[in-house]
Amino acid sequence: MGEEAVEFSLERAVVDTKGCKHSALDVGGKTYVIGTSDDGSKSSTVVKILDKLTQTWVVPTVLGTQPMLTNSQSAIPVNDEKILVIEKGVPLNESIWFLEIDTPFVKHQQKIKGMEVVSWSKGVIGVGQKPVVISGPSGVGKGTLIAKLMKDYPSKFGFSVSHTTRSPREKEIDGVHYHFTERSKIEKDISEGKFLEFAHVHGNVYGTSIEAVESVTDEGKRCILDIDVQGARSVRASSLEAIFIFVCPPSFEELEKRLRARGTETEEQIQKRLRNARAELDQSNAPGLFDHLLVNDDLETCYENLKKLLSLDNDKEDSDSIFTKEGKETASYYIVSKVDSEILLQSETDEAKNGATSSLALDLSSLSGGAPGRTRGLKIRSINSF
Ligand SMILES: Nc1ncnc2c1ncn2[C@@H]1O[C@H](COP(=O)(O)OP(=O)(O)OP(=O)(O)O)[C@@H](O)[C@H]1O
Ligand SMILES: Nc1nc2c(ncn2[C@@H]2O[C@H](COP(=O)(O)O)[C@@H](O)[C@H]2O)c(=O)[nH]1
Repeated sequence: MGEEAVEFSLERAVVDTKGCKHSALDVGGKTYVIGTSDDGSKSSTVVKILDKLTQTWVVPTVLGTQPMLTNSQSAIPVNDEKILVIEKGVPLNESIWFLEIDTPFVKHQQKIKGMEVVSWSKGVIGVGQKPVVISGPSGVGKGTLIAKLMKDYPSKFGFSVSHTTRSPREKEIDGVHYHFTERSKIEKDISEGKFLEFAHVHGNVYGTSIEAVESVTDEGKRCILDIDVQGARSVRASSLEAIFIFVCPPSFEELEKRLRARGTETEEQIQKRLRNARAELDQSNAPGLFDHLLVNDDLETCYENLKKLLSLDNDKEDSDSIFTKEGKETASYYIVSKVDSEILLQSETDEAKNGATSSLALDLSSLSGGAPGRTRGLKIRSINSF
C-alpha cells in the first residue's frame, strides 16, 4: 500500500496544487482528492485518500478505464459508495465519471488484493439494450445461430469478441472471431480487473473483457456473448444485466455428429469437449441460471425461436434516444447541488448561458452496471433555472 506525504491542503472543496485543480471530498472518515498530476511530459489522473482518524495518506490501486482529467472538474459524493465527477469543457456524454470507493466490486477487490482500491466507471446516458448470453455445449450450433443473427441484423447486434489462449482455426481472424492471446497476458489482464468473466474451457483460457461488451453497447448495438456455462454463471453474478439463453442439442448423438462433421478438433479434443458437454447439459436447468432453453434441431426453426425470444418481430425504437440528445452538447458544466437523486448542473459556456440548456438535472435514480464496466441509466433534462 502506497502511504506517502502529500502536499495538499484541504481547507476548501477545490485545492490548487502547483497550478493543477484537485477536488477534495469527505466521504465517511476519509477525504478523497481527485485531480491530475503533471510530470512535464504527460498528465494523468490521480486519486489520493486521507484517513482522517490516523492522518495518513494512501495512494490506492485504481481500477477501471480511467478518465483523462486534463481540464478541471467538479465532484460530489453520490452516496457512501461513489463520487460523481464531471470534467469541464468536453461534451456532457464524455464528461461524466463515477469514482467507486466502497461498492461491492471495490470491496471485493480490496479483499482479494489486501490493499486500498478504488475504481473508475464511465457514466453513460441511457441504458442500452440488455446483452444476450448464449451458452451451450461445444458443437451445438451457437456460433452458427449468432452468425445468422449478425448477418440479418448488422445494425442491431454486435459480437463480444472474447480472448482465448487456444490457437486460431483455419479462417479464424484475430480481433474478429477471438483475440488470440498468450496465457501470461490474459492472466495479467484478469488480475487487473479487466475481465467481466473468464474460464478454463477444454484446456484453454477463455474470457470476456469488459471492453468487449461495453464497446458494443456504446455503439448502440445489443451485445451477444458466446460463452460456456462457467462464464454464464460468472456473468450472472456480475453487475451486468443480461438475458441468458442455453442452446441444447436434440440428442447427445447428434451433438457428437456435428462436432465431428465440423472437423476442427482432434479426436482427443473431441472426447474432451463431449465429456464437458455432459456436465454443461446437466447444468442447463440449474435454478436461476438460464432464462430460456432453445433446442437446436432444425436450424431454421431454432433461429426463428431465437428471433422471437429477442423480440425481433417487434421493431420498437430504442427509447434511450430521448435522453441522449442533450449529451452531445460541448458546454462546460459544473455541479451545483444534489437534490434527492438528481444532480443539478450549471453551464459555464456563453452560448449555453443564453440558451435553454444552461441548467440541467442529471437523474441518478435508475443507474445500472458500474465498475468494472460503465455506469448506465443516467437521464438528463433541461431546466430553466434553479
Ligand atoms: N441445426 C443444425 N443442424 C445440423 N448441423 C448444425 C446445426 N446447427 C449447427 N450445425 C453445424 O454443427 C457444427 C457446429 O456448429 P457451431 O460451430 O456453430 O457450434 P458451437 O456451438 O458454436 O461450437 P463451439 O462452442 O465449439 O464454438 C457446424 O458444422 C454447424 O454447421
Ligand atoms: N467462459 C467463456 N467461454 C467462452 C468464451 N469464448 C468462447 N467460450 C466458449 O468456449 C467454448 C469453446 O469455444 P471454441 O471457439 O474453442 O470452440 C464454447 O463453449 C464457447 O462458448 C469466453 O469469453 N468466456
